[in-house]
Amino acid sequence: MSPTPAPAETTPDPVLAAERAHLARAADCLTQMRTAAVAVTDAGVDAWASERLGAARAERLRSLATDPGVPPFFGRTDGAAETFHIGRRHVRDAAGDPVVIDWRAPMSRPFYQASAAEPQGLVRRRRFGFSAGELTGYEDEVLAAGDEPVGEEHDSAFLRQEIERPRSGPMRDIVATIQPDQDDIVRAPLTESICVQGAPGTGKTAVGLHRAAYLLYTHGEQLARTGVLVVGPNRAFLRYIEQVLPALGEVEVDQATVADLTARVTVRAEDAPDVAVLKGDPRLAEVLRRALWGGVRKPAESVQVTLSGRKYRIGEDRLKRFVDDLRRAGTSGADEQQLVHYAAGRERLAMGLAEYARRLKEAGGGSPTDAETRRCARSAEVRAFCDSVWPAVDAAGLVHDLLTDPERLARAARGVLTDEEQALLRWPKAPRSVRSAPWTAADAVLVDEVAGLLERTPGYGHVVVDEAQDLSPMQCRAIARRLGAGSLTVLGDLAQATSPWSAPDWAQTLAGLGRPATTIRPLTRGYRVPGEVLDFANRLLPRIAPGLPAATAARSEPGALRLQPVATLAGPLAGVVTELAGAEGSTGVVCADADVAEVVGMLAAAGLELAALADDGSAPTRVSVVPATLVKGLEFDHVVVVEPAAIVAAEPRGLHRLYVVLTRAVSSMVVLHRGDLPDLLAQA
Ligand SMILES: Nc1ncnc2c1ncn2[C@@H]1O[C@H](COP(=O)(O)OP(=O)(O)OP(=O)(O)O)[C@@H](O)[C@H]1O
Repeated sequence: MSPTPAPAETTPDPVLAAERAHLARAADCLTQMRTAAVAVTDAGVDAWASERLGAARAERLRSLATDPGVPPFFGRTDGAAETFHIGRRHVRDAAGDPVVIDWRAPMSRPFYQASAAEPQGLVRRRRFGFSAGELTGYEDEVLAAGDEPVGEEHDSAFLRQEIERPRSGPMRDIVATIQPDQDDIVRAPLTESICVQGAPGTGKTAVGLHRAAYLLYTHGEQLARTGVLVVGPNRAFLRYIEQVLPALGEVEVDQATVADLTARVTVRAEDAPDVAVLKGDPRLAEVLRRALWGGVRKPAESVQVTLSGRKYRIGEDRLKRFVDDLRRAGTSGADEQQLVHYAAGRERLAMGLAEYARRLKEAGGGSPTDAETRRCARSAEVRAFCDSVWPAVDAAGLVHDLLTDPERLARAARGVLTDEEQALLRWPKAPRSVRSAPWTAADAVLVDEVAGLLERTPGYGHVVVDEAQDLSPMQCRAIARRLGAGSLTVLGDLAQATSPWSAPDWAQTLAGLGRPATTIRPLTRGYRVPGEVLDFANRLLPRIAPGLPAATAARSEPGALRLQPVATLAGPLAGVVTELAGAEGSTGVVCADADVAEVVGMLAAAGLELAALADDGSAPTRVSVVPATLVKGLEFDHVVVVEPAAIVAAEPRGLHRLYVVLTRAVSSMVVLHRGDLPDLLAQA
């Protein structure tokens, strides 16, 4: 199906003219809505209400902001009686009547789901083409018999244009072309946790972000209170996706890496792989739990406390009962919501003593006030007692002690970790202080685990976790703590699992995330990579993920794949990149991490303008040299893969890494190799 182009000015197409008039009207209405939002005064009844009103107004203004490149609508549905234009947000006229329907509203659903086989009440679906905000064409699909013949099912020309569009800059939304299987996931109910197992380029990231936008629209009030969090693998990735939700009018979503979430200590060191694996092991949660609660001691003598000038003695047995009851409430199986956290337990213990003294005083005819009782709980005697049996704990300090003191670690790890494992965990040299310790990313997760035992971590109403196949069990727990009673969208691909704790199925990750019963939904139609390139990458699947179905490509692009054996690298590499730098779109030169400097040097020597992509959130340039470990989740129009064998050799799950690298190209991929290709790729 080809879109109807804009006709010559001399023969105006009445359909196009009418749609352009509707577009102009929608733009006017949006301007009026913005003016009305500006006019709302910020005056509330008090300072707090004013601030909330101001924030709500600012939010509304931001969501109404018009980008001249983003037209108010992109599609239209014609039912037997009603016609709706579908856009990124709701637009109404001065009388309050709808001019454009938000893509997330229930009325918009048939736009994404209707087919000739199941027209869902539609007789026609219309998609619009735009160029720089100008409506330039439209494409009609007749879905139910009327005057026109019903069309055959095939991909929309606009979908094809959209997936072939040159990529430059950050990821864009896909609202105009969400496909039915993707739409099912986007619109799943808030209460349902979902795990999307999707092959490369099937739109997992896009679907997860659109689901967040859909849930915020549908459950705005609830989620405004609890919030939505998107967790991504690194800053380069977050930078790539950060514009999608604001473009959909959702500016209040937190986007973070696990490192951001657990940044309670300054990370300044890296673990050896075997140590990182051990620190990511869920048994560490038990070790930390024991280390913390093992610090609670049995009271060894009675205590004298003072309440409004009189002294009361509390016997040892009663003190033991107080401590035992509280410890049980903090450690034994109670549901997380009812669990008494360690720091709260300490406060309750102090209050328990004061309340007991109050009862003694009341029994003697006194009537102490609440303020006097609280003062008693804060008194030096009560504090000293708490310090001796229920000491205040600092999360980083506790992990520091475990990693430096073999006896302390042995006490907490007995029967859980072997002696060798305990030795592996210990810092070779005791650091001078907690602050200056050589903390690693995995240590930060351990510190966060302890912090979560000390105090309840506030939970979001919905969390989207991308590239979830790479999370360690301890990282999963860090995310689960931030989920509270909310639901999850887990996105990932087991074939792209490159971390040492990667599991062959989703069970471990979903259990770690606290939602073992999450439904797994597959996506297998790839929108990024041309068939010729995808088939090449899929040759690795039987070895790296034997159980997974291969992705199918939405399009074929003859000539998209070029395998180029070379004797020396510098000349051919510079030649290929020079040729691609002249083509439209972005180019990513991907190599083993250790080779980045050499590749940058070769290209710079040839006078090419480029930058190496780093994990600091810096934006990719038109030509980027990308370390293989950073390319996950990203895409480029043209990809040059340098020495696949070196990428494989660089790490234990190198073949999985190579699969990630081979599935990043939108238009073309050149593979340059001095040595042999890995055997599975070398087959004819
Ligand atoms: N329905 C769609 N319409 C247009 N483009 C789409 C659609 N679905 C996905 N895409 C595009 O395909 C590309 C891949 O999408 P995305 O990055 O979300 O895939 P992914 O499954 O997360 O990939 P990977 O696992 O390889 O990182 C993106 O450019 C995205 O915009």
